[in-house]
Amino acid sequence: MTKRFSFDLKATDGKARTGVINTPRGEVRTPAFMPVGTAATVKAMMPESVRATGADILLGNTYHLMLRPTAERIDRLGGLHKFMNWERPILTDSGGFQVMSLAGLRKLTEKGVTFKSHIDGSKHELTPERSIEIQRLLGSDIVMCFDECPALPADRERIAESMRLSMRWAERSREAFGDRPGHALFGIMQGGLEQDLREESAEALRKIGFEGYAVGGLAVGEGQEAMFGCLDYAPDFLPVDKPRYLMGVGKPDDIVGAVARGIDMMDCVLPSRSGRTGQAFTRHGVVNIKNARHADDPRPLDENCSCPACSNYSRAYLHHVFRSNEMISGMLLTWHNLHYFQEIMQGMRDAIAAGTFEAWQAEFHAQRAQGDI
Ligand SMILES: Nc1cc(N)c2c(=O)[nH][nH]c(=O)c2c1
Repeated sequence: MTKRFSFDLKATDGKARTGVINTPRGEVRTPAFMPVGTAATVKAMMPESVRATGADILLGNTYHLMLRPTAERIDRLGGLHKFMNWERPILTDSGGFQVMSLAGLRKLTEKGVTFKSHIDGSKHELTPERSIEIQRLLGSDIVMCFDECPALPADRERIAESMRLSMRWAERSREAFGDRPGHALFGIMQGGLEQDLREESAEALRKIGFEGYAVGGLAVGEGQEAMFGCLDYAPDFLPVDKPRYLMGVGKPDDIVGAVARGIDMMDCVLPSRSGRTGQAFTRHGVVNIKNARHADDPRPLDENCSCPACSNYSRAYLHHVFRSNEMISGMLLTWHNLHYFQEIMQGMRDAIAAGTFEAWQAEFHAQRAQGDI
């Protein structure tokens, strides 16, 4: 097992890439999808079940963990990997994005952000230095710079101002991170949908130098067309030999389109959150299992899926346990969704390696009916 952090680019097909991120806690096959383990758990899943879906790496949320049970307590208990019984790689976000979307009474200054906890109203401060310290205490393998993601819609001046603040915070994050062999710090590109600001941000990050680079500021309500429009150029501004991480994405077709444009890593709550609400993603489209028409359906969600939900249960059963609000409902559908997302990633990795990504994409889209099935 390597003691270093490195990225091996194995093959490309058009702009799509496949490779391996090597970390002391194991390899991450790319393109990779990261299930979100918000409060030290991927909701409704045991860690070994998450691994069984094919996940190589999880995402932990700094904002939630700093508030409860606190990074210091997790550190005292041996770090996040031991705490949540997941010994493979963990990427943690910086907390900045969730402060802006979840916390109350936020005050943003050059230093950082002060806010009130959404849990108990207690006052807190996040700065680049504090965010990096929290992520270190958690034992994160891939640490994210503390950044600011402007709420959309925003005018160009606001986007430029916010991006430049994030670049100053990226320098402070790099300084605070120090020298931690085997661990990585990723910079986050900002700049909204402005190509020149995106290029300016990428240049600023490259000058600082990071082990990986994220594309932030997307999946914030701009819509798929605008997101893809930005991804048609933004990844090209980033170093070719480092992992590229698109934050907060997305639906299956978002993920495929992002990989086709040169993205290597993604995370999203969608498969787990939707699983708990009865929305199943399948190769033929979305199944809303609570719909009455599934009440007598003996078929599996997806006859081609090998997950426990599709191997052992009918749509009728899944419909019943959701309608009865049974705990197994969210467990089974979360497992299915995460399994399906990982199946998409494995399909893309194989297709890119074989040089057949274009045909794979055509098949992926051809299989998908419109709407609920
Ligand atoms: N969609 C997004 C999800 C995220 N978790 C983030 C983030 O953590 N930082 N910066 C971002 O721009 C961002 C965008």
